Amino acid sequence: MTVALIEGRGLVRRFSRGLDAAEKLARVLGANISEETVHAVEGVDIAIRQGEVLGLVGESGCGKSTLGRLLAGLLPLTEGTLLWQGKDVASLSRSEALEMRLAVQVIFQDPMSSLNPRKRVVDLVGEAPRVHGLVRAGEVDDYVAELLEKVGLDPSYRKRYPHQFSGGQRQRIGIARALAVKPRMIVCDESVSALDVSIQAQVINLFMDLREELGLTYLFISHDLSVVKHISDRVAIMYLGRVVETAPADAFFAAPNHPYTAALLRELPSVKERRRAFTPIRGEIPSPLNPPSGCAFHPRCPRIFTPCAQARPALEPIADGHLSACHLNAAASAPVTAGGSA
Ligand SMILES: Nc1ncnc2c1ncn2[C@@H]1O[C@H](COP(=O)(O)OP(=O)(O)OP(=O)(O)O)[C@@H](O)[C@H]1O
Repeated sequence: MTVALIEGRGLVRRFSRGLDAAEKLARVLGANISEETVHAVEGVDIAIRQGEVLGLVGESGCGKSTLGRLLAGLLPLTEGTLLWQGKDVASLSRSEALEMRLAVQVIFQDPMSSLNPRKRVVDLVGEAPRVHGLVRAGEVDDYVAELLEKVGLDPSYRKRYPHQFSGGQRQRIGIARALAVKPRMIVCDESVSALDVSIQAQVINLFMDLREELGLTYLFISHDLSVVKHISDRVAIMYLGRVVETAPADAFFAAPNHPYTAALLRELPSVKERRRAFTPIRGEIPSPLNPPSGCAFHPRCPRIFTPCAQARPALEPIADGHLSACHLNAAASAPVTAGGSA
């Protein structure tokens, strides 16, 4: 079996939600209020092979970005183990850890928005490779020009400032910036969500061309299944901090298993079904401050039955490479007893 490029075992990330001013005052006045824990990622196992595109999908707040940041080493783990090419990241030497940090780059929704608006593109893109010795100071200008060309921008744009670009162009500069440190994997965190549909398609095509050319691996995070549908080799669905289903993309779209996945897919508009009524998933997303007992999806699940509120279903294989965390699978495979079906 080939070793995954990156693997997380039992990943957990919790945040403590501090008290707001009113709550602090209430506590001073004697109210029994303590800081609460946000269960952002709770026991996720995930492995991504070299060259693979894994689409990670789920509703807002389910923990996708937190998981992406954990994998990129941008956030420390609360619990669990992260392996880079089979080696525990906690045991990497300083230079290996830096190598990994550069090898896994994250591209956010608008990567340029957090950058110094007074710096020109040549500095924004060229700084990291120069600092890390990937390119000599005298070669930065040519290096950035080449990168801009690679991402479909005119090399002369390197003299410009961030505010002089459109959303799609800014995203391309963000991609050039990530590529500048020669990554092996890119975490795309809602990287195309803010773009118009036609620009989205162009940027997705660029990601896929770069995958071919550079052998890149992607974790493609999106709240929108239609975005990941055409580019993912495999899809993982998150719900309230956990992966509830993962499968090769073909199997996933042909035969989704988890009721949450089925509900997400029903929301997917398709050309044929444009006239069909929109069916949002019923109910509110529960708070990660206080996740429901048992299966976290049970309060919204149309197929709820006895065990769902009591026991958390494990993520179990249901077909080759296809795993799902739903009690219905165990019920369906339970032996039929003399008294009727189990
Ligand atoms: N630094 C933090 N401090 C406290 N809570 C946090 C922090 N970062 C994330 N969270 C909380 O963790 C949960 C998961 O957030 P996360 O951003 O990972 O979800 P997401 O699926 O990426 O959502 P979105 O698509 O809206 O970004 C949310 O409840 C969020 O408010």
